[in-house]
Amino acid sequence: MGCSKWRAALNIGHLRVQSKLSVFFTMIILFTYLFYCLNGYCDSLPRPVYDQQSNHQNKITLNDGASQQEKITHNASQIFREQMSDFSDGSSDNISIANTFGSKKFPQAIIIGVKKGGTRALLEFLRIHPDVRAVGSEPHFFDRFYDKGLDWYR
Ligand SMILES: Nc1ncnc2c1ncn2[C@@H]1O[C@H](COP(=O)(O)OS(=O)(=O)O)[C@@H](OP(=O)(O)O)[C@H]1O
Repeated sequence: MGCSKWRAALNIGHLRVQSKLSVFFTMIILFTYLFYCLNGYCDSLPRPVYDQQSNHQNKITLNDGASQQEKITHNASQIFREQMSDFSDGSSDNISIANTFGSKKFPQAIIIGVKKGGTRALLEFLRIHPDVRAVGSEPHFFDRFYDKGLDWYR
């Protein structure tokens, strides 16, 4: 009887020491992380790419179902025809519009997919690359906002 009481007391003491140790180590990790962040070592956010000479990559995801496919294909080919003609006559700089924080260009790549087709995952993987600049939310130009025109799209 006495022996089991001692054993229980030892177990409880052991658990208390363990929980104190885990709190201690968690605090050490947190303080180390804060220290490094305050010193600027945690600069893991993707750097903004506003360099007009670099290859910006934009993205549109079209995923409102197969019924929109014809319209989407038609509109996408129209955009690309326009863009390719801009490139072919050597005046691709003309498609840039200066504004207060950089230049706006047509996308060089478009992700098209049905709903739940995994387009978001593909975008996020592409976005990891430092030379890829992608829009934050899906613009839905071809299926929802086509009437707003190319200036809006750009
Ligand atoms: N590689 C791979 N393999 C299998 N499944 C995958 C993959 N990548 C994304 N997914 C699944 O795709 C679903 C999200 O697709 P979308 O990004 O197109 O969604 S959305 O329509 O834009 O909301 C979403 O499914 P649910 O989790 O059922 O919503 C993801 O889990």
